[in-house]
Amino acid sequence: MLEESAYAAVTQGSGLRRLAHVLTVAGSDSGGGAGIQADIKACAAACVYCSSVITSVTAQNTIGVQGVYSLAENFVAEQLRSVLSDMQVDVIKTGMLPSPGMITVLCQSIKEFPVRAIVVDPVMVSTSGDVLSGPSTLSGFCKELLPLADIVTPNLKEASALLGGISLDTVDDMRFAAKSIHDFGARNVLVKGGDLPGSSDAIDVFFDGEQFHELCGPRIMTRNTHGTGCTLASYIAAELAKGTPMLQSVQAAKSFVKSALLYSKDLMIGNGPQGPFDHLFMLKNQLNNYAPKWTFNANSLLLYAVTDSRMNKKWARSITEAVKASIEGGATIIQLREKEAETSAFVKTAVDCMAICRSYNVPLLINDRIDVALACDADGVHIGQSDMPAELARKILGPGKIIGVSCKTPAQAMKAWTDGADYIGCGGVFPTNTKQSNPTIGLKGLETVCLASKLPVVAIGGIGAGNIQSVMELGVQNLKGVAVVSALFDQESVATETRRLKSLLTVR
Ligand SMILES: Nc1ncnc2c1ncn2[C@@H]1O[C@H](COP(=O)(O)OP(=O)(O)O)[C@@H](O)[C@H]1O
Ligand SMILES: Cc1ncc(COP(=O)(O)O)c(N)n1
Ligand SMILES: [Mg+2]
Repeated sequence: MLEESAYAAVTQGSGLRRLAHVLTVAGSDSGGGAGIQADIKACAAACVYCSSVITSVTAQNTIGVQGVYSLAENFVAEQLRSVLSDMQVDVIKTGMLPSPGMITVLCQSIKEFPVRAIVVDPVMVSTSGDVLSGPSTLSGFCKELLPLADIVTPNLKEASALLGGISLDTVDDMRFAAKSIHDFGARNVLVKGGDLPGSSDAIDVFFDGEQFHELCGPRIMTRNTHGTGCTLASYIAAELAKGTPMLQSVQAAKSFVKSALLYSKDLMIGNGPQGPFDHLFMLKNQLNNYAPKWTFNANSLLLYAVTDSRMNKKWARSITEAVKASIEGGATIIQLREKEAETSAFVKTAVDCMAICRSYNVPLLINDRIDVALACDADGVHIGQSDMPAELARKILGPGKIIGVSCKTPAQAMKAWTDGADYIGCGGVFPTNTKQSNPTIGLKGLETVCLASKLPVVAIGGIGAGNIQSVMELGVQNLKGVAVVSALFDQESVATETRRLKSLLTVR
């Protein structure tokens, strides 16, 4: 063994590297869906090292909790000392803490070995309704642990218990709870709404002491939600350990849980009502393992250029020339729409356009063809109602790609949201030569869909210099831009026309 000082020198001089490190202090779930097991998998999915101090061992499966065997407090203290005295822990995440003494032991260790952040998931009752940490721990949570917490993540039942049993039935109630729990001393509070009655979305309320943020995602219809709370808190801890700011960490965690649930929707592990989900779905999506893009920037929809090979042929320019000119004129996203091209030619064009778009940092989407998008590693796809269903496209492409769906009606917009799309294209707004048999929905129809859509919207269909402002003047908050074909590409100078439209969009 090297002596301590020699070891320090080796680590400094040899280029050895360290991994961001989360310590989870939680209970074991024999079924592997929640607790320590979920925490380790969530950290692994976030590429963060996870050490574990076990507080309690549960006999648990998809039916419920059959037994709980809590460890002696002094042995929990010994585990804490082993890890914290030796390893450089960035963030401590807590789960099941079955007794007041366990909370005291933990708080003492935190004071003795300070870390960068503390994430407290105040686990009290399992999703199956079994008690994991009784009312005797409430005072310890409120008085000892929450004042040390950088964030606390109660679900509705836990928030209610922390506040003396008040009823929490609405998002307004959740805001009230977040504010009240903040008063116990936690720096940030996330009240999770996975169990909010009658809500078609999964809405969480985040409060940082000054501002509220409602984090809203589609509610995935699945039995496999066992361990969502543990996973969310661990993923937040992992992001914090990597140095991600608090709100962004929470958003990344929420997005991760949504993707994991979507992927695991139809998994069947165990026969009970509460199934686990697959944290490591990314491994099955090898192609998308690199540089996952968890959040799509809706502002890139502002001036959305859709190519058309017939028009480019007519004006004797290649698709790559047209794409380059439109980007130089100010297009903010490109969609390659090659309805007639042979696959080999389409792939070649797509690869060339990808190189151009990457060099300008403008996203490139492929119309309809998931295979071509994969082949050229495009940023995503745009699909119509009769193309590959968005839910399947998401399964194939993984969480890192952008998916847009054409929608004419509020029902289609709602389906796009639950299927995991990132934006919708809405139209045709005005009549157009590009799609002659396509019925138009007018500005009124566009407004109706925007108001019903939870996703950002880009308007399409017959939009050009003469009417672009009437579209944006609708002033609906989620209408983020316009998609144009002829107004850019059926023109002598693509760059000039793009610049003209861009100036009309930005002078508002
Ligand atoms: N069916 C679902 N679809 C999408 N997100 C969900 C679903 N159920 C829970 N979530 C999300 O998972 C996280 C954990 O929430 P929740 O299930 O309320 O906590 P807990 O597991 O502690 O009861 C939250 O971000 C919540 O919005
Ligand atoms: C050991 C242990 N810890 C925590 C939970 C909470 O599970 P959920 O994340 O579904 O609320 C659990 N069921 N078992
Ligand atoms: Mg849950």
